[in-house]
Amino acid sequence: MSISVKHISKSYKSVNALQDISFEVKEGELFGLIGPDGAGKTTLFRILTTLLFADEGTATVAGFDVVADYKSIRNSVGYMPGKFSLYQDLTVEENLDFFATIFGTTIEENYDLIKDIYVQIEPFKNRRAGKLSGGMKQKLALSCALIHKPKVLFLDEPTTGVDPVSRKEFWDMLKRLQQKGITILVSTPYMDEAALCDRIALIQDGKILEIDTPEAIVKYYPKPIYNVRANNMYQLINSLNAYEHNHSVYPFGEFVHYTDNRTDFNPDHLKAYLESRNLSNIHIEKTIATIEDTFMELAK
Ligand SMILES: Nc1ncnc2c1ncn2[C@@H]1O[C@H](COP(=O)(O)OP(=O)(O)OP(=O)(O)O)[C@@H](O)[C@H]1O
Repeated sequence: MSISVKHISKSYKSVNALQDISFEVKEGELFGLIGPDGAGKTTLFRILTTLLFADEGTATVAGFDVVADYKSIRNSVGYMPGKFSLYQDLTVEENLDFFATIFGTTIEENYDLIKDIYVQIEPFKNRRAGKLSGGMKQKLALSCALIHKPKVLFLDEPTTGVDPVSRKEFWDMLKRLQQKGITILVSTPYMDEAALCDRIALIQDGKILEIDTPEAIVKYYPKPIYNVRANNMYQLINSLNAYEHNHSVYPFGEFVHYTDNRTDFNPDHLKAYLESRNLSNIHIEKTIATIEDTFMELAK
């Protein structure tokens, strides 16, 4: 196992940030921690990268214990924190050089690993990090996290605040790094990115709701789910919420995702009800549950 977490708990005074968390990440796996703000993702990353002590439980990374072998872990892992980790007043090249130096290596020595990523920002190597765009900062931060050839890479919300094209490029890069044998633990609040991981843990309020492959996670969804659309979205949501048979109602893009608490649900009855509430252009069709649907259901 590349990462092994056993019964980890951590509180900040009255806040239980992590409650009895256990999971394992295999070598070479791309594992996602999926959860909203405040779920406890950053706290877990800080424990696994030896920056914070857990109150209870044990964890190993690359075979090293996070408390007893903290020095070995620091040499074996790369960490890209959610908050900007670069020195704003240093240039692109100076930042990279700095991180290489503190790990006792050079840019040249490990250039192969970062080449794909670094070539994209190399034209700006004399620009101060503080003056880079969000996507470029992210590429530089990733290059810095990789410069000492880590076995395990921790990425805390690497794509938050990054445009969709750069997000896609970033995930392509992660797949290439994975092919080079690096184990990756990545957190994200974006459910579409969850589908790109080998396995995911859904996490909320410091607890793991479920762990599985993205394909398997959606099978936990317990009910038939429907896309519902009408002429007035706001009124549609209010009407569905007022419907006595609803099990769940929430907006999903241009639709509302609806589930019913009856086993013999007939969409025609729902349509008639919505018409009685003065809605028109009503479409109701069965759809497939997504990771987001499953998360919402498990989080209930
Ligand atoms: N130093 C701290 N002191 C007190 N409470 C904290 C501290 N750090 C985190 N928390 C609380 O612990 C909980 C988990 O926070 P954490 O930052 O680990 O979550 P997260 O999933 O990374 O969310 P975010 O993306 O918002 O950082 C939250 O309720 C947060 O307010």
